[in-house]
Amino acid sequence: MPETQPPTAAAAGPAADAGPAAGAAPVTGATIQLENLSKRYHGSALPAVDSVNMEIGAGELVVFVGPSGCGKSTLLKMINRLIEPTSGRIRIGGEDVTRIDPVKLRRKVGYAIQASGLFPHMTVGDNIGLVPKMIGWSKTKVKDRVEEMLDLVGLDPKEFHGRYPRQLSGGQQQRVGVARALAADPPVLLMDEPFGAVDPITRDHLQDELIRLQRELHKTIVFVTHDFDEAVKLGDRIVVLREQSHIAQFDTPEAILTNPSDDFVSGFVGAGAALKRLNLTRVRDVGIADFPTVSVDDPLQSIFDRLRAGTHSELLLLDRKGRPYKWLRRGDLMRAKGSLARAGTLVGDYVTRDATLRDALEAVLTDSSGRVAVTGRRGEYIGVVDMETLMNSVHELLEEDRLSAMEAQHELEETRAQQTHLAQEGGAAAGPVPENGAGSSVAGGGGRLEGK
Ligand SMILES: Nc1ncnc2c1ncn2[C@@H]1O[C@H](COP(=O)(O)OP(=O)(O)OP(=O)(O)O)[C@@H](O)[C@H]1O
Repeated sequence: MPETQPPTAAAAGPAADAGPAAGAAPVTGATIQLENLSKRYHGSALPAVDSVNMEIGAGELVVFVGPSGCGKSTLLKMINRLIEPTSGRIRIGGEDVTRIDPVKLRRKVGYAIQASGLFPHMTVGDNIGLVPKMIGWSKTKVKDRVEEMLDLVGLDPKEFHGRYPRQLSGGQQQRVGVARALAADPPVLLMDEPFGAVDPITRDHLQDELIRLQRELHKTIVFVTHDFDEAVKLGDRIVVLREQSHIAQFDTPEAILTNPSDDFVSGFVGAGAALKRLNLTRVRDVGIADFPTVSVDDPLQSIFDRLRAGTHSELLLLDRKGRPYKWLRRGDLMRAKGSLARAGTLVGDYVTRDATLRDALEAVLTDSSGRVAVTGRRGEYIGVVDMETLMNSVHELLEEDRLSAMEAQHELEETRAQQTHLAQEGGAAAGPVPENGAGSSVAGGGGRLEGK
């Protein structure tokens, strides 16, 4: 049985679909299929998870969200059989793993949890190398892998290899937790609120790191969170769960934001869908404008002449490495008295092309200039994004969402009409059409049609 498989049309979620990551790296994940999966805890009247059917495509990042106690963790832990199902079936990469040796199963499935779950008495290196060592890799191979993994999660192997978990910050511990989960190169990674215990800024960085990692690795990732914003930011698709893990909606973040299947999902999405939409778009996707720049090496007189020439009332001063340094206005230079040291306003904030529009908007709102500088990998100036561009982009995005929701609605109505017609003619093949996206049976991909 192959551990990995290429993306298929049926399995392909948005990660394996078109988009910036397409073609960038091979999909190394495997499909996950849950069939009538249930869990009733001993002594409980009702099952915690009630007959879930779900298919997650190879290379997809799917997020489970839902209210406390709805069974998210139970459902997740049944995938690697940390919790044994009461009934139903789990397939990974097509293989029925419901009854195989759970230890063997866990080699296919990495697992990262809140507060990292590292063994405190073991060094970072030993923690990461644990599973590869257990499955019989040679010492050299384990050592190389540990270094590779530390590098992958942005920690210097020389510095961190020999440290103990207590000598790391919360964010660094989480990174090591992810490195450990990926060490044996499993096709599937389960993440149970992995960033729940860190502060919001570190959390934001860890989320960005996960997006970058997934762009490189294309694993199949199932991620549990309480936080809908986190789900929107990370998920190729989101599963909104209600009590007993009944699936309220399984769809792309865009579709859930713009076309929630019912009041339960709308309540979960909450207010501010337009703002949440900003989390889904990156600065690279909007128009990055040119801005007139000058360098600290330019003679003061030439800078002055450019400002006086009048086409621009403002210039961006770059430092010797080409990084944004100061915004210069005409009046600033008048008061500069022969030195740039006293002139202009320091550039307070900047964003990269991978930043979300929400980050860009925040930066624009906090900068009195009404724009934000966009920088490259080494902090070098690329361009600027201003308030007007952001507002226009958001309007366009919302309009596109509205149109695709209308299209989906139209298709749904046509399918219904066709089926009614077939049923009236006694067409035996006509099956029922769902009323909305609710119900616990959802296969890969087709969620859009199930919107309201
Ligand atoms: N070991 C157990 N024995 C009995 N009942 C349990 C056990 N573990 C969980 N439950 C119950 O099963 C239900 C689902 O729990 P689970 O932890 O999966 O939910 P959750 O959605 O992950 O919750 P949270 O978001 O609060 O972590 C809850 O009602 C919980 O009380």
